[in-house]
Order: sequence, then structure tokens, then C-alpha cells
Amino acid sequence: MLVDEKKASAAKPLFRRPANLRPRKPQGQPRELDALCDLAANRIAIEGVSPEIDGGRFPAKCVAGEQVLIEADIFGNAHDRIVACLRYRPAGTESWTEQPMILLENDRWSTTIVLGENRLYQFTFCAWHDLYATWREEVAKKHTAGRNIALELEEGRRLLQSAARSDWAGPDDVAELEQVLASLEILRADTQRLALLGSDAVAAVMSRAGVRTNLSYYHKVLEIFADRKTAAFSAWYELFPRSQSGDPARHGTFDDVIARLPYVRDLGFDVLYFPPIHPIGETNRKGRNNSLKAELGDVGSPYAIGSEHGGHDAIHPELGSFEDFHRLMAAARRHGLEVAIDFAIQCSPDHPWIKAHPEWFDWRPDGSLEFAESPPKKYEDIVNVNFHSDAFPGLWHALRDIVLFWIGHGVKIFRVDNPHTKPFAFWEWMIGEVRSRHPEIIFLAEGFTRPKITKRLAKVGFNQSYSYFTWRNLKRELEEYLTELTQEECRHYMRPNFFTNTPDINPIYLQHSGRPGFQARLILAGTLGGNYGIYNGFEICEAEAVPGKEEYLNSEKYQIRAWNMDEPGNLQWDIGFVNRLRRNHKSLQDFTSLAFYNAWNDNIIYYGKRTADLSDFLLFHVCLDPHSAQGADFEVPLWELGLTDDAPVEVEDMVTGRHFTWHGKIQHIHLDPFYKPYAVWRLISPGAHAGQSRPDA
Ligand SMILES: O=P(O)(O)O[C@H]1O[C@H](CO)[C@@H](O[C@H]2O[C@H](CO)[C@@H](O)[C@H](O)[C@H]2O)[C@H](O)[C@H]1O
Repeated sequence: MLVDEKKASAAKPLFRRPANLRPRKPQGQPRELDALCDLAANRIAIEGVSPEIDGGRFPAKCVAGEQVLIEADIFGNAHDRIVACLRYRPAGTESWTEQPMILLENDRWSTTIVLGENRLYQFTFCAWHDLYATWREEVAKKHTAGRNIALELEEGRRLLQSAARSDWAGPDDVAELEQVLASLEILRADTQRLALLGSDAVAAVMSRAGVRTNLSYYHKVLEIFADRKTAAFSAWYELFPRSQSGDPARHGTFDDVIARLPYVRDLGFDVLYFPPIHPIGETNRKGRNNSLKAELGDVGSPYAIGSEHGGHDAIHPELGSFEDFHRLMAAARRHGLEVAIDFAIQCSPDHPWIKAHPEWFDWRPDGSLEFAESPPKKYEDIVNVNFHSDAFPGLWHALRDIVLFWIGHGVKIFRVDNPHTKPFAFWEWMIGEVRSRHPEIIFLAEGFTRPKITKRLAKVGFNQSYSYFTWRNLKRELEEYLTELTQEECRHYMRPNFFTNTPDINPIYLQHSGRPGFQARLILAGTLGGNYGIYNGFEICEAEAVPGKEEYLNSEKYQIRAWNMDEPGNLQWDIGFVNRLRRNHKSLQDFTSLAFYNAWNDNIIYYGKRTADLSDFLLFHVCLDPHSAQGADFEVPLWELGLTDDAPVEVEDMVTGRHFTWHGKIQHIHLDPFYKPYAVWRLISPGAHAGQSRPDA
């Protein structure tokens, strides 16, 4: 139902009830009575709203075109029947759409809505006592009990009369109610009068037009941002453009990247992500393996942004020109890939901003610039801009304009480097500015120094967040972490991106696991999370480390590498399998549809993903021990299919495509990591269409 706020109520502020519904203030009484009258009328409590982030301080997140569940505790202090409605509208518009909510149990009300556009919406609630519904229920009981209902029928008639005069009745409702009232006049028998007054047709018009007695409003208007789907569901592949020539002696170009697009597409990724592509500084340039002295010909870290060739709005000359970049963007689009670039705010000492805007940087007493740090890491080749000084607001505007500049060149996804070292207020403002013009833009926050900071960054607007997945290896750790992410309040505003590895993180687990560990981490990343990513080299199980560190030896951060992704033992099949599973199975596209089940072995993690209607139900077993075979009895969640513990259930092995039947709730799994450390099953619900097999294998 669309409610025109102006028509329904001339009263301000927005949620003061219409004047004719407020308790009457006796003429000549003091003004304080206004407040008391409002308080007295607000008879229905609305609380415990979900989603509501920090009391409404931040918008929740959802996906445009997908169902959003909204809930609240709504109750009055009498036995009167309540009507509760969600009210929602695109932010910046006047009229509310009203949607009735359903009473679940224990005064919890719920409804689902679909927000169709990629934009910000507002929502709130209202509720009222439905005197007609209460009357209808009670009079029917009294009549059945053989009691005299003459007075009740008169009360019912008066309820219709009031409705015909109410603000809520449209012209058709008024006509219908008047017609009923006229018909009532000629009916004499109580039974006939009751049949008419209590009919479904009258109930329907009264649900629209009935007086909203004790109309109570939630005291806040909340916000929810409807993102495009990629914000919640995407598979990222990270590579360094300069390493794509196939020859470590030749700097790669955007054209070399174009030649790699079919490979990335065939693996099934959606997002191709590049570390910074801007000119790289000379001063303090880093050499191979993070050495502080670069040798002749060393290419330096791309995170040291800025040189005589330009800063954040320039392209490193050896990669190509803007024309080449546009060609790459167009080619990526043709392959169904979106390009994400890095937004790393720091500058090399050679960045043009240092001369043009010295006030944006921190100068030491001796006139030198302080290099950046992220303890214990030191970044001797970069300096940070300073958000605490005269840089405001010029720096803020300049940074926003850099993002807008790249949007102008077709970029829609930004991975933001080190956001946790910049003010939250800056991100909230900057993302808001960008989003008000380009709601489709996606920002991935790389900051994961502390969990609460990560969450705050998500609250202030980042669409995706790096996560601690990379360091959660044990069954208990994974279960706890995933339960937090998918069940707790953060699920309404934070969407983790599960990277298996990054140029900065060569996980200790993978350094010792060999190929089975890579396969296990791949399946976990790709199926536990909505967003996941790999950094190239993962597919050939690259794990050679700087001794004792999580850093890659001969890291691409400091030198050009040449890769052969077709090396024997590569994981291209497994990656393609995971990405096809993700695309073909709706259950994997909802991050929160996760449940852990019992498998009695701590080395085997066992979980399921399913759609609410059970039409898609996948089960996963992953062996966390990369060195030896493991077995476990496990429970098939027959109860979720409404089946008894001994029932047979049809299953499809998603790796082999084989169909068979599990008889009963307890089954056994044996996983040999050297054959395949994971198993994926599709449970075929008795209600689901049997021939629904998909071309995953
Ligand atoms: O500090 P984080 O762990 O968030 O890592 C990110 O930011 C780093 C600084 O930008 C970046 O580090 C790389 O670039 C630096 C500047 O050129 C260089 O000094 C470091 O040695 C190099 O690792 C890191 O890659 C990025 O993910």
C-alpha cells in the first residue's frame, strides 16, 4: 500500500499521528499537554528491530532485487488485535510503501521485501490496534456460545461508520462501507447482521479503511543500502600486470594482460584485480625481496605511488597509455570480467603532491618526511598523507576526485589499501560522495588490523571487507569465525572477502601443506563465503617463503615474475569446479545460508548451504589435514528435509556426477587428501525436481 504522507497527515514532524487521531487536548490547557498527549497515544511498543545498526547510525546492507528479512518486536498492553506494518521508500522520496507484517510468535513480527534498485532506502514501522478485527473475533465466539450479541452488532456498525469517515478510507472504500451500512438497515435478524458485518468482504475493506486506533510509530527512520549483486557475491583473481609478459626480463603491458583474460575467464572469476598501476617512485625504491637498496633495473613496489610521470591519476608508463587501459577495460567486459584497481593513498617521496601540497604531509623538525609504517612492517619507500593538519578539506576533495577520475575511466571496483590508518569520517564522507553519484561502485577494505576496526570500516560504507579467514585453519576456528560472520549482527553490514592468499600473505598453513592444503583452502574460501579471491600463483601451489615469514620469496611486489600456470599439478580444474558450483547453485550465493553439521573427526569440517525452499541443498566435507587420510561418521541433516532418521535420501556426488542413495542419518566419509581433500554432495529433497542435475563436474 502506498501512503502519501502529506495526505495522511498534515502534522509535522513526520511521525506525529494525524491530528484527528491524537487524544484531544482540552481547550486552554498548557502546551506541555501536547507531549503528554503524544506519549499517551503511543500505546504500542516497537523495539528489537532487525536490521538496525548501532541504533540506526549506519545503514544496513542488502542486495537489490533480492529478499530482505525485516523483523521487530511489536506489542500492546491489551488483548486487542494489532496490525503492524513496515513502511519503506527510496531515500529522498516522499511517499511510503506500507507492507503488513506477519506475527511469528512471542510478539515477534516479520516481513520480507525486495528493494529493486541499487540505491539507498529508508524504512520504519507503524502499528495500531485493530478494533474491527478484535470485534470480529470476539463477536463470533460470543455468537457461537449462544450469547445475545445485539449490543456487539451495534458496536460493529459504529466501527464501520467511523471507518467510512476516516482518513484511511479511499473513495471506493467509503462507497463500499456506505453500501454495507445501508444494507444493514434492512436486516433484522442478528445472524444476518453478523454475517454481513463479519464477512470477509467487509473485513477486507476494514483492513484498508478501518480507523488506526492508537496508531504508534517507530521513533526512528532507518536506512538500508541495496547494492548490486557483485558486492555480495564475487570471485576475485589478483595479478600484477607487469608480470604478464611471460618473460621476467620484459615489463608486462596492458596488452599482455588482455592476452591473459581468456585464462582468467575460463577459470570462472568475475573480478580481475590489479595492485596499483600508477608511476612508481625512485627515491628509496625497494629492491628484490624488500631490500632497502634497489639495483639497476629493479622495478620497485607499485605501492610507492608517484614519480616525475605523475601520481594517482597517471599510469605507469611501462604498462601502457590510457588508450591501452581503455582497450583492456573493454576486453575485460567482453570476457565478463570487471577490473578492480587499488586505491592506495600513500605517496612515494617523488609524488607530485609533495611539492604541490606540502601541507598534506607530515614534516619532521629536520625538514624530512616521515616514512610510513604498519608495525611491525616498515614502508621506507612511501610517506603517508596527513589527515590531521591543514590538509582538510583540500586533501579530502583531491582523494575523492581521484576515485571519480578512475570511475570516469570505467573502473567500478576499488580495493582500498590500508583504510584502517585513515579517519573513519573520511571514508564515510568519501564513499557517500561517490555513492550518491555512482551507487554501483564497490569498495573493498583491506584493513584487518583489529576486528572492531574492520567492522567499523564496513559500517561506514565499505561494501566488502578483507577477513581473518586467511588465518583460520582449524575446524573450531573456522566454525567459530564463520558463525560470528553469518549469524551475528555484523551479517547485516559486513561482507567478508575470503582471500586464500595475497601478495602480502603467504599463509604458514600453505607453506607446509602442499597441494592438498591448497585444494582444501580453495573449496573453503569459495563455498563458505559469498566473496572470495586468490592471488595468482595459488593455482600452481606457490608457497616458497622468505624464511620464517608470511612473505613470498621473490615477491612480485618487488620484481617481475614469469608464471607458468599450466605446471603439472595445477589446480585449474578445482578452481573451475568451485566457480561453476558458485554460479550454478543459488545456495552458495547467500553468504548467510550456512550451517555446520556433525562429523566426528576434528580433521574433517562438514557444512551445508541451502536455499530456504530446499530446492538447492549442498553438503561439503573438507579434510583439514593435508598430510594423511581421514575418516568420519557424519550426520545427514534429514531433519531439515522433514525426513525421519532412517529415511533414504537421494544424493549426487558433485565431483563425479554419480547419483546414489544414503540410507539413514549416519553415514561415513573417507577423504584421502592426495586424491581429493574434499567432497561435495547435492541432497535431493523429496519435494525437489529429481532431474535437476547441473553441469558442475
Ligand atoms: O600495510 P598492509 O598490511 O595493509 O599492506 C598494504 O599496504 C602496504 C603499504 O602500501 C603494501 O606494502 C607494499 O608496498 C610498500 C610501499 O611500496 C612497500 O614498502 C612494502 O614493502 C610492500 O609490501 C602492501 O603490499 C599492501 O597490501
